[in-house]
Amino acid sequence: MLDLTGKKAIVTGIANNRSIAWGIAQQLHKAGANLGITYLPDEKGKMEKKVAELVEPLNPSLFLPCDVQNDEQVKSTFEEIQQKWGKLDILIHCLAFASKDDLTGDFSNTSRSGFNLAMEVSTYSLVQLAGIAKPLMTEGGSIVTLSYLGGVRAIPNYNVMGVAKAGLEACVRYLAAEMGSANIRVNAISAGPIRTLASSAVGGILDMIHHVEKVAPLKRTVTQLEVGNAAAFLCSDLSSGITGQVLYVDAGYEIMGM
Ligand SMILES: NC(=O)c1ccc[n+]([C@@H]2O[C@H](COP(=O)([O-])OP(=O)(O)OC[C@H]3O[C@@H](n4cnc5c(N)ncnc54)[C@H](O)[C@@H]3O)[C@@H](O)[C@H]2O)c1
Repeated sequence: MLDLTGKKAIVTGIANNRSIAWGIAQQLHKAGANLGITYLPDEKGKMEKKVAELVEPLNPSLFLPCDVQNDEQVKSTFEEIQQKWGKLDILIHCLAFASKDDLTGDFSNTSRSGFNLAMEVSTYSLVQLAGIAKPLMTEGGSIVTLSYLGGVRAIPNYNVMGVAKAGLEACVRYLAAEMGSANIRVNAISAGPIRTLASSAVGGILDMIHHVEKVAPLKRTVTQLEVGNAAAFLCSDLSSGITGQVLYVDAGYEIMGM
């Protein structure tokens, strides 16, 4: 049985009720996990308020700011996790960012700064958060990140984010190889396209979704909760033999040739 009772889980990347991280948080909560939620703070505190209201029904025991571009903040957030919880079992890395200009048109137009920004926020942040979470995972643990097919295939407009996801999937393998001896498993879910704040920045996202609805074996796209179910599985003992993998949760689209 899938049971996360007593597990302490940090979920990053909730921006609103469309966020994939929101689907994951709900399913981890349903499976009994004790949640800590992090959010990306803004100057006016709007995001903090919005995310706090959304997650309230899940009763998180920690609610902390975590901008992965701010090393000091990441450090103090994980110090607080250490102080309040003493250990960590689950880390959900569910965040990415690239400039909208770099998610449309010719890939060869990507600027150095745009390339670096996408890699820093979307790829390096997994290494950063896994590294700081590792000493807290004293009883083993599970780290799950979110990828997309654009990391292994050339998908129109996905451009620099495809390169970031290719890097992310490689990071999953290197982190899994390093952390396995501490019984920390690291896996990625490659989700099919879902309408969210982040995906709305990708040129032609609605066409991508309609294409998947036509071509995928299940003739539909997936929901945030379906991704959440897969994440709960990857965080549970039911997946104890699985690490370093990319699990496709995409209604089967990835297997199709045409
Ligand atoms: N929506 C899709 O079609 C799809 C498909 C496959 C994979 N993914 C991946 O799923 C993950 C979640 O995206 P989503 O689609 O749910 O969109 P979303 O906009 O709801 O979530 C993206 C999150 O990243 C956070 N973020 C951005 N910059 C940050 C920073 N500097 N520090 C901390 N957090 C930061 C945002 O606050 C937001 O919560 C991303 O990695 C995305 O690439 C999305």
